[in-house]
Amino acid sequence: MKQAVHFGAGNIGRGFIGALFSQSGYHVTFVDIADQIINQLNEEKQYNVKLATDQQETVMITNVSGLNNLKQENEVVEAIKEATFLTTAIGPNILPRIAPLIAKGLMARAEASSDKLYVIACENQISATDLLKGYILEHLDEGAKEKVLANVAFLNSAVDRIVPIQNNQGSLDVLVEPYHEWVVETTEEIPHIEGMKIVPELAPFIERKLFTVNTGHAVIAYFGYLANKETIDQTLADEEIYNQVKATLGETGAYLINQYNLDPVEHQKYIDKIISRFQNAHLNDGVTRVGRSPIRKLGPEDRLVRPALQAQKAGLSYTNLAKAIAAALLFDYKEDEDAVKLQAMIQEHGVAYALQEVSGLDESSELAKEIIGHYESLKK
Ligand SMILES: NC(=O)c1ccc[n+]([C@@H]2O[C@H](COP(=O)([O-])OP(=O)(O)OC[C@H]3O[C@@H](n4cnc5c(N)ncnc54)[C@H](O)[C@@H]3O)[C@@H](O)[C@H]2O)c1
Ligand SMILES: O=P(O)(O)OC[C@@H](O)[C@@H](O)[C@H](O)[C@H](O)CO
Repeated sequence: MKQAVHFGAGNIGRGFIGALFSQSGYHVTFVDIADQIINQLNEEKQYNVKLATDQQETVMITNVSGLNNLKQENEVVEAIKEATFLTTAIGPNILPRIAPLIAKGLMARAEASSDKLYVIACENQISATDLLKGYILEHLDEGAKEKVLANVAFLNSAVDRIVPIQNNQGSLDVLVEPYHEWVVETTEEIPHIEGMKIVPELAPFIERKLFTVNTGHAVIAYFGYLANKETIDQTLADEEIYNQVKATLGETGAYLINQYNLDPVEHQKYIDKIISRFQNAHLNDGVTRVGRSPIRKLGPEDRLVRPALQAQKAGLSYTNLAKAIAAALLFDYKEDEDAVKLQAMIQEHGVAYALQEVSGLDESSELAKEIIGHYESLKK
């Protein structure tokens, strides 16, 4: 049986990427540090993906097992030796931590076989696979790099499916939205995986996804949090926030249409579709999940700052994006490590310092001034 190794047996791992491999006839070895999930995968060898619809259709996912990367290094290396695909959905900040073990696996594989391996990071981050490749190569000497690179293709991708935090302690089943899109960049022929779309140039796809789905999501999460809302769909029912989301997606939309020559009518349809996905009450998706890791989300290449800077560069409006960045700076959720760190930074050094440190924005820039203005009014 064909083999896939997937790092991160969490929501998107089990609910999307691992499920597609299984449905394409692969055995999926999930690699994670969560013992409970790993043990359960090995005992039950299957789980259900449930669609968040009135009917709650269910798909059974079989041919799955698990390994703990902290406790079963050798087994992970063996699994990588046998795999055709190696994917991750683990969070961009975790990629450097799994890179040494992947490097070991790739080295052992290069010694044992010349079969091709496809490595794809499925994270909400532009060029996540390139980043992972960089981290992996740091752990290989020159000779090893050459051997490994001869038979490994590193492919960037964009992954879209809303998978909330699961409310079913003790079960491997995953509730997911019906919509999904997985776009992988390559000009090579690669083995067919159900639901994987191949494109020669990823930039328009990942930017369109990140600056529509994830920008819109972030706006809802940060304004929803400030308005004491629990979930994304509840927040969108608030007319003022709904209008704020539409206005912000109007700004990212103008940038995307301009940058990638998109058809404005088609792009508006894409925005409307995404807003309807956010309104899915079956998902019960919390504003604190969607707003998680605000330092990452406020990064210069991420869903808020990058489109604002790009819109500014193109002479387009970015005032609603600036407002959303201000709202993100006020996300003081105590259970989020990043949020706690960001609030401590703002408390100690001020918001201008945090914008420089986290988003790379100079205090004297027009964007920083506008964000600080919105921050002061939202704080009141
Ligand atoms: N959930 C979604 O709607 C969604 C959609 C598209 C993309 N994504 C992206 O997918 C990635 C994962 O998101 P998620 O929602 O599935 O998160 P998650 O928290 O549900 O899953 C992450 C998994 O990684 C594991 N993990 C953490 N540190 C690890 C380590 N050092 N070694 C091995 N495993 C480790 C965790 O135990 C967890 O099972 C993120 O980059 C996210 O942006 C998520
Ligand atoms: O996963 P994050 O933290 O980058 O972003 C939170 C959500 O916006 C995200 O998980 C979406 O649900 C997902 O990207 C939809 O495809």
